[in-house]
Amino acid sequence: MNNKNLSLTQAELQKRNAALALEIQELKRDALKYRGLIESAHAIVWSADPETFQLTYVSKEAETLLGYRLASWTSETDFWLQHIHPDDKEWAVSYCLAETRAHREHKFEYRMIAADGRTVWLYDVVEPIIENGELKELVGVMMDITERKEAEAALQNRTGELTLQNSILQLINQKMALNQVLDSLTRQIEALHPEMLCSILLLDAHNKLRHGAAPSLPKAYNRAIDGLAIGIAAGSCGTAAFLGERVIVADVKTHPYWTAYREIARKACVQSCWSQPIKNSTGQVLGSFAIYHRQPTLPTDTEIFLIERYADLALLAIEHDSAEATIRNLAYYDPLTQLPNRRLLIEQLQHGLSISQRDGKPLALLMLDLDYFKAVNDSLGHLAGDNLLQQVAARIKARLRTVDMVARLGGDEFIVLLENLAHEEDAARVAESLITDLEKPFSLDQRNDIRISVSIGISLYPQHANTSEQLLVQADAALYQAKDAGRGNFAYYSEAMTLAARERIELEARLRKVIEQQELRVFYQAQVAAASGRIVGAEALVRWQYPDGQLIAPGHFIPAAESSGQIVALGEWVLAETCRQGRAWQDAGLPPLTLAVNVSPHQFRSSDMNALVARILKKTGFPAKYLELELTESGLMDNQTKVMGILNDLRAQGVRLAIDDFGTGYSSLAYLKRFPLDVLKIDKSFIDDIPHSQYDMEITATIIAMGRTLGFKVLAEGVETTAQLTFLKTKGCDYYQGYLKYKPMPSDIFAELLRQTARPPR
Ligand SMILES: Nc1nc2c(ncn2[C@@H]2O[C@@H]3COP(=O)(O)O[C@H]4[C@@H](O)[C@H](n5cnc6c(=O)[nH]c(N)nc65)O[C@@H]4COP(=O)(O)O[C@H]3[C@H]2O)c(=O)[nH]1
Repeated sequence: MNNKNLSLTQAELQKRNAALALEIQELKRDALKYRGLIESAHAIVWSADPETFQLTYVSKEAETLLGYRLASWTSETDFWLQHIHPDDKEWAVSYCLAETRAHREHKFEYRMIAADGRTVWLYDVVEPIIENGELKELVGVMMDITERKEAEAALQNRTGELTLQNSILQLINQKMALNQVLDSLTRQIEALHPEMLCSILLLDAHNKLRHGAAPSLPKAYNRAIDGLAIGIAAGSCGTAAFLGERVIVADVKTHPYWTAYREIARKACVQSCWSQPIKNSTGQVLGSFAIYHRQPTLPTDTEIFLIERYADLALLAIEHDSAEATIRNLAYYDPLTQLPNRRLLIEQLQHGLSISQRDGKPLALLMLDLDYFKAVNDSLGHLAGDNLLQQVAARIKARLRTVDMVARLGGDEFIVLLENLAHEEDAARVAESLITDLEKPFSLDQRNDIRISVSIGISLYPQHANTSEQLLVQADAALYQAKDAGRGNFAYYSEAMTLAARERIELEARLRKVIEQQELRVFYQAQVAAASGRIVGAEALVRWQYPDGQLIAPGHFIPAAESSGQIVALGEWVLAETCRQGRAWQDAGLPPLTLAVNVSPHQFRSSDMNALVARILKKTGFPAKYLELELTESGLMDNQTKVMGILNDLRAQGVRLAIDDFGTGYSSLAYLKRFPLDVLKIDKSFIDDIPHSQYDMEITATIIAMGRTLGFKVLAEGVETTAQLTFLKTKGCDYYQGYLKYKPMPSDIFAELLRQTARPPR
């Protein structure tokens, strides 16, 4: 290159430098302009290291938006990472990393925690700066979108609230049970607001709060609150229901309303409770709606608004339910007595008939008609008449079991439905006691001597009718028969049954006095050793001696004593009398012998046999080893573990135990082996047809062989012929009892027999 060219180039250079200087000046002006723009924008402009995300620059808006000093953003290590909301951190970082590595521009929304603890939603647009294919820097802009996000959430909540409201209204419309509606309401609220635990309590007629729904509170807490009496300082709900005003307790640990409930709240891990009374349009409190939190918390205005709305929804469900109940009540109950009406009776009767059919147990319909009711109505007026009907209803109800139903058909006509009867004559027993109860005076209009009586007609399923209509017709017909027989009476639809029931009731009434009137006797039937023919014991058999001297066999009164429960007293008397007699015979020098006493299953179950026997033995001085208790198979089969305990206790006293009527019941070798028995008594029915029935002979021989193998003595009952005795002897039977040798006899005659045949005991 020559000099000319060089100087040209220099001139050119100078020119270019001047132009460059101008350009730089221009650029500086631009930079200042842009920086001004950046700094004044309502967004955070930033740049950062693409590997570490360490910020290298942030615009001034950062300080305004999040409250941290501007310098902290760039000087503190990992500032951005440190201040992302913990729930967003993981996904935000990995998303940003992946996009950056792919050299892609990306945009995302996440939350940062501001210096004052607020949550700030940001929209971040990130641009990777690439030079020569290499990632140099990240630049971006963050915009505050908190307001938009809150508006979105509110919209979402409003939609949720509307859905909730609709679903509850639907459940109410579908006549869903109240507890299910309330349960659904609380669960849906909790789904919308996961931080809340809801509870609904219902106020009962005694001003106590009852559990309604609280699916997320611990069961123990709900149990402790159930039945809470309302009042001041009865927790938030008890107080709110008492005052009829909302009660907000931000911290149950310190609030005076919670002093008595702090411990249960602590155990349930709840710390705040806001409670809104559920009130109807007249201001009556029906319950409370409460929101619990696990931390001490005060409600926002929105939350207060929500609590009121939710309490209103609960109110709607409760009122709807009680309206339904009123309708049900009007349709099925008699408004005067609150007893079921004809409609409910027929429904229940039909249901009862199907159960009776299935279980094979009789069902009885009692139709009651008050005698002289019209006279009371006419003379004392309708109000007094109504009052009388209410008292009659209460007396009938008080007499019945809870499973029985009493209905009012109208006027002075009532129906009692007895299901699942053990015996058909039980209906007469109930009728008789209703007649007695209703004959007692009533007080009306300050007069306490109003007397009426009642007549009762009884029809039975399946004996008299198969359908509810027929049963009602037959009970009505029976009622007329009862009235014909004189008021204050009952009658079955069939006359024979009425007679039998009346006899039975009369018998029971007389039985009640039999002990006190000293009409019981004990007869003794000798028990004989088969091989030697010696008397070794006697069975005590009760007799009822009427005042005219007539003797009644136990078969005529033991069943009535059993079903009326009097067997317990009767059995106790026989046991005491037998032991007294046994001791007296021993004192008189007669040879001691075993006395066997029958124990009915009912007596065995309902009295403390062991204590009773001990008491009687002690009182009479009769040695235990001479007492034998005869138990029936059925008595032993019930509740075998308990029976085993009783038998062992009796055995421990030294008493002997026999199983009566062996072979007639459900005998099982397993229990025979386990029970501590001494004697097997073969039932008379097996002996009767010996030697004609091969089958009975085989059974008898088998029982004898089995008894001996198991180590029991075997006694045959009802031996009437020598052929029977011969057979028993050849088979090795130990003892027998029967008319062949001795019938049951009064004690004095039996004592005489003993004197004559005096021999040592077995
Ligand atoms: N035809 C005939 N009969 C014979 C013969 N040998 C004995 N008998 C009768 O058979 C019954 C035997 O008593 P059981 O099986 O315990 O049967 C007894 C027992 O189950 C019950 N019983 C009697 N006394 C009492 C008692 O004090 N308490 C309880 N719970 N039940 C008793 O009444 C049932 C009947 O007692 P009884 O009428 O005294 O009838 C007695 C007795 O008189 C015979 O060779 N031929």
